[in-house]
Amino acid sequence: MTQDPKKKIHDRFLVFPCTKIKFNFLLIIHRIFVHLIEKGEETKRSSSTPWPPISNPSQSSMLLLCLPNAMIQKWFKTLVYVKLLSNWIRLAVRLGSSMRRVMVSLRPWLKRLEISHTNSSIFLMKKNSIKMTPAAGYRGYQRIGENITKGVPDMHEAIDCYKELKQGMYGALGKPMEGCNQWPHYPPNFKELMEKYISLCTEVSRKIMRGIALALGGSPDEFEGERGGDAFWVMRLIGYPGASTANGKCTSENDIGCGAHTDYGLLTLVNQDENITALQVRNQAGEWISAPPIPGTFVCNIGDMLKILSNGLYESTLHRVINKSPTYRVCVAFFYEPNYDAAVEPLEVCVWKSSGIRKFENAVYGEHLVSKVQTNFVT
Ligand SMILES: O=C(O)CCC(=O)C(=O)O
Ligand SMILES: [Fe+2]
Repeated sequence: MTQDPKKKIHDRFLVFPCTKIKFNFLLIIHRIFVHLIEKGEETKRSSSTPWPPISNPSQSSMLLLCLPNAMIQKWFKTLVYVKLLSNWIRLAVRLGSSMRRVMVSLRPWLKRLEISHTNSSIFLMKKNSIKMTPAAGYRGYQRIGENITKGVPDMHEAIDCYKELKQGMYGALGKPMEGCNQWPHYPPNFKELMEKYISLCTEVSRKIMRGIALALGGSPDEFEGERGGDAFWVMRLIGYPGASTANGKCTSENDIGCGAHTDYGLLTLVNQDENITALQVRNQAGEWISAPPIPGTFVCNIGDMLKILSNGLYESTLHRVINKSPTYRVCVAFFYEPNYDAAVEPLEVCVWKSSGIRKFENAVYGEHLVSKVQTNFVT
């Protein structure tokens, strides 16, 4: 197993070390794009796929995400444009100052939910009052070891929330996931803060998906309408106990905080504790590499549904968590998903790019989610 944070990170893993120099470099590339689009490419544009205005990035951070796909197809191989896209994503997220403010104000609150192993009773009691059960639509608190990945208990505790589904909204398909979110009663404004955070994450994710749609060669609305116009979401507040030590040596080094898996939907925004490197992703060479936290940024994972939609042009990111630090680690993972009842199939443009070979069968997102959720927990 290799764990070198400085190692070049593969295209399956969308995060970048971002120095000021790289930043400027990207802005220059961006300007070149704008120039070239305005000069030559305009004539190639089909009226059904208008380019968003990208000439005034200061107006909205997200405008930078709208990469002109024709240019990218021409000059960059997949690897390069995914990397570029990731930089735009990170730039956009950096500039989302209201997002950042919520992220920063969230941390101390989340820390207070931590179970101190020596003094667990009060927090444990509070958390158990919002216990996750199938009857609650799998929403609520789960103890350490209750979440299972491929048959092995994960060394984390979590509060899971899902977009609320109205009763009967999706018939039998929606039934297992119906229920109301169970928010901790303490701190008092936790629910409001989290709902604000969810709405910002939804907004950012939708914009990133527009950029991805363009990068894949489709229209920016590819992930709207019946595919994602009423996007489902999942949010997990996760706590990983620190590794215990004996005689100065780590004794729980091999405890897996979260076993190797891919996420289920389109895109995940992973908001990790700033000082602990525990998340690992597997690159195409089959090596596990660390995804260290970069303050003020998310790690973005590609999910199973985006793999299908892109006909495999994008791989879903295999990742896992091992917290070797002695400190409790907090992570807030926001999962941006297709519509709950979306019939997901490879986009035509992606099949076309794969020499007409359709690599995946249709999947109904809700069915995929329910099958995963129902095998994920000890009930
Ligand atoms: O804790 C992390 O960094 C990632 C969590 C994760 O992969 C998940 O909840 O799906
Ligand atoms: Fe994950």
